[in-house]
Amino acid sequence: MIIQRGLKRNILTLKDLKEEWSAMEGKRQAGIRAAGFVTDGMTVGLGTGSTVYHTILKLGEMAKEGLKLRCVSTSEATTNLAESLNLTLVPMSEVEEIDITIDGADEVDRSFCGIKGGGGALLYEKLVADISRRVIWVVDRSKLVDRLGAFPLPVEIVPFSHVQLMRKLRAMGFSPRLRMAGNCPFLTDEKNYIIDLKTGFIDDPEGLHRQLKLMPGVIETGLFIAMADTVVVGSEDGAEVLESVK
Ligand SMILES: O=C(CO)[C@H](O)[C@H](O)COP(=O)(O)O
Repeated sequence: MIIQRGLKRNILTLKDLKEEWSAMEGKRQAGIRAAGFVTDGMTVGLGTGSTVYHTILKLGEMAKEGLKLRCVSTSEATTNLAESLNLTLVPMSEVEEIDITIDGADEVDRSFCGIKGGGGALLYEKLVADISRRVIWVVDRSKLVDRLGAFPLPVEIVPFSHVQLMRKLRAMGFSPRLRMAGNCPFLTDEKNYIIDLKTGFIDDPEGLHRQLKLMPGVIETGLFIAMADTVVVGSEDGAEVLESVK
């Protein structure tokens, strides 16, 4: 079977198919396992993406069976999913603290630093994680890395100055790409733009985060440092729970 996959690499091999299936099953295993950390009466932060999707489905089932939850959503997509499952959603403005937030990640290193924002929800995800007593990331094995940086780093920016920011980031050697949705720039739920940066391996995630945040027009970066307490890693064989040694 030949499936077109873009210009650079346009033939899907059997190995690719197996890897994709394995990642999908890993996401499912991790997502479902993480729902087991949620107990009755909790306020739960719901992340965004195809892995936490499985957690949300599971929470929907648990709520149907009687589990009482208040959920805070990190994106419009997650809100739609949660509503379709009759999960109780509360606005961020009504929440002081969240008991547990479950979210996906694009890359996670050994010290639980991560890159997030592949789905474009990094700003709300970071704000929700920031007020969470426990943050759990759900990932398949392919997301675990020795060093962050193979995944392009998403940076949320003010649309007004995107041309100037692109120029500056290009001069800094990051090969920036304005994220597109068809012919238009991709808009976040806050109606901002995202620029994806090729950083190469990141030796100092905190330093890079600070450097970017100091640039006028940068709202948030996809570098999540010391935020995750637990990482649930899924594979075809099940899910493993890794705890941070903070
Ligand atoms: O940060 C995110 C969205 O902004 C996602 O959590 C991240 O992209 C992982 O997504 P997926 O679980 O679909 O691989």
